[in-house]
Amino acid sequence: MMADYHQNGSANGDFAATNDLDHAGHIETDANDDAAIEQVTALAGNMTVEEDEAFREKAKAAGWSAVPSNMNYHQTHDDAFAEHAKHHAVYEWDDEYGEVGPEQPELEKQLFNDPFRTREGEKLDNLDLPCSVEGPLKLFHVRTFAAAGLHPLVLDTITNKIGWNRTTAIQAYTIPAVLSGNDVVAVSQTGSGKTAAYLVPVISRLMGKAKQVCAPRPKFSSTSGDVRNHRVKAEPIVVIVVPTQELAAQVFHECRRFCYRSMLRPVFTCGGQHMGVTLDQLSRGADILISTPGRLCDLINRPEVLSMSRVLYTIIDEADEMLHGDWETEMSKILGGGDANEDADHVYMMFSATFPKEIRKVAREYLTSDHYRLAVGRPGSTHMNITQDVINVAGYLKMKACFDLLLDGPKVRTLIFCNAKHTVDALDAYLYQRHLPVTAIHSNRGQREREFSLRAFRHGEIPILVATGVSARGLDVAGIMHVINFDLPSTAYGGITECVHRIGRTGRIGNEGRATSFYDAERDQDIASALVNILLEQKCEIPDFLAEFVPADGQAVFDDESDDEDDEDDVAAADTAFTSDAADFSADAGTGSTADEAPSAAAPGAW
Ligand SMILES: Nc1ncnc2c1ncn2[C@@H]1O[C@H](COP(=O)(O)OP(=O)(O)OP(=O)(O)O)[C@@H](O)[C@H]1O
Repeated sequence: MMADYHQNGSANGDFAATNDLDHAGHIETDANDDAAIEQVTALAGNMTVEEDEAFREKAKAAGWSAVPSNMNYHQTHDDAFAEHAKHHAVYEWDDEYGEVGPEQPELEKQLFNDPFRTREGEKLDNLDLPCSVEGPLKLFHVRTFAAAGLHPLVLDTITNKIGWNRTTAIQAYTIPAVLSGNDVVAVSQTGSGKTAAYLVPVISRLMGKAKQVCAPRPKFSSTSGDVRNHRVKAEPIVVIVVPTQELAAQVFHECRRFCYRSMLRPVFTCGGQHMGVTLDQLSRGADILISTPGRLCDLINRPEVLSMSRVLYTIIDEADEMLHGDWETEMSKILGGGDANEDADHVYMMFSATFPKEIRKVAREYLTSDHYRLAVGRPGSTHMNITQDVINVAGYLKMKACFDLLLDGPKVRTLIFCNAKHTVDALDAYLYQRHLPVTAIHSNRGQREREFSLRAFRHGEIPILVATGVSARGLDVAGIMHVINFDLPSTAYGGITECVHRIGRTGRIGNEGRATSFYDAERDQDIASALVNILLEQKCEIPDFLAEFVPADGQAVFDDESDDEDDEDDVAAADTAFTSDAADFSADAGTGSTADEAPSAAAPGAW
């Protein structure tokens, strides 16, 4: 159980009201000028030897340790086996087995025995929210991977080597949609398995066909000389675009597991990677290319290095972020520029946990009219496995509040989000000087430093990570039990959408977690109403200081669910063909979750 985070403030968690102040003066922790940065840094430093020793003892007494001893930072659960549906589709594999690679016991160990991977928690059923489906044909969902008509080797990898028991709601619908060969845009809660939802059907379709569909590999053997004399141009079959280098690496690792024995070669690249390394990787052949948008555009501009002419699947992960105005030039190039394969067999897919209405409109411009639109629960909702808490903290007291929260709360793997890079640095220094095991990550830090921090956090060696929101989109680290929003994202920088992604780093794939947000009444008013709606939706407690933002009838209000009327022409082709009963998934699941009970049941045709 989590501790009472309100204990250091007044009864309603008001840190501003506490008399126990270490530091005087108001500090704009998010201000951008040098004076503010200096102030924040001063707050983090200037400690006497005695104070330093006192903090060391305090951290130790509270149970924080940089080296995992008897503390279990990495929480896992026994696999929970869900009861399966009586009425779901069963598809059979009816394609050729094809030519596959040999078994490789050493590689198997490396791919499937990772002690740090996220394991399914006991509350996976809570992600079984109703799924709204719009598309050209009625879509029958699959409750097990065995029923999905996957290539036998992919099925063997999932069920016997990785050991997954069942599909999540988004996988249950996305797998048949992708196998049908249509474009797909899908949204479901954070940590609900969207990566596998697109990787599994795509790799299943390519399994056994590597030699038929992929570009030739370099003809290099140990006796034929230097590899540099045998370079090829990379001609990927699958291109996956993600916003950050951490996510590119993460998707790459997930991809490698599903590709086992496929003879497909996944490669990842990102802006932080040395171009020489990227070119070397590509020159060895790249069948599945995972990249950040800027780097991908650089490569598209070098036709001697990369050709997009063979691409059969273009997948945009975190699609709402990618289709955001900031990336417009890159995305229009990636989604149709260069020598892109413009044949009808080129499938486009987009995934995210949030999809604001205006971005959904942009997304449709890139998809064929007969695409599937899948939405599990309300697009942009959180889920009930995350307990959310908001504490009222004046800006100048946030560092102390954060330290107190960490000291008095449970000693679990904790991810702290700040809005600005300099705040990340200052908070990192402040907590480090108080002997808490902390590290930090943001885009101004070098690739090696970012990799080190993330690895140390992932392995539980350093259980507290401070980050900017951008660095952590999509991040899947096992056992994050607590997310702290040190700053709430202002509406100009993603607002509630950004908040949902941050909170979603905990409570993944059926595990439970806690999110605590610091609310500064002077600067967070713009997000207050949206925050209250999210809390109401998940039946979380509304603190007194947010009571004025609760709608009159006490019910959450969202105006983002349906598309504008003037959009109707655009989507008519898809809409008229088929719109499902949104309650299908949970009703069939036999798990006790019904559309009525589900907190964020999406109406049919929710978007
Ligand atoms: N059917 C499944 N059973 C058990 N674990 C699964 C299943 N599908 C995916 N996972 C695991 O669940 C974790 C979360 O998946 P993933 O990162 O794809 O979530 P996501 O929906 O993309 O989240 P986000 O929106 O935050 O990016 C991963 O570690 C993944 O390996």
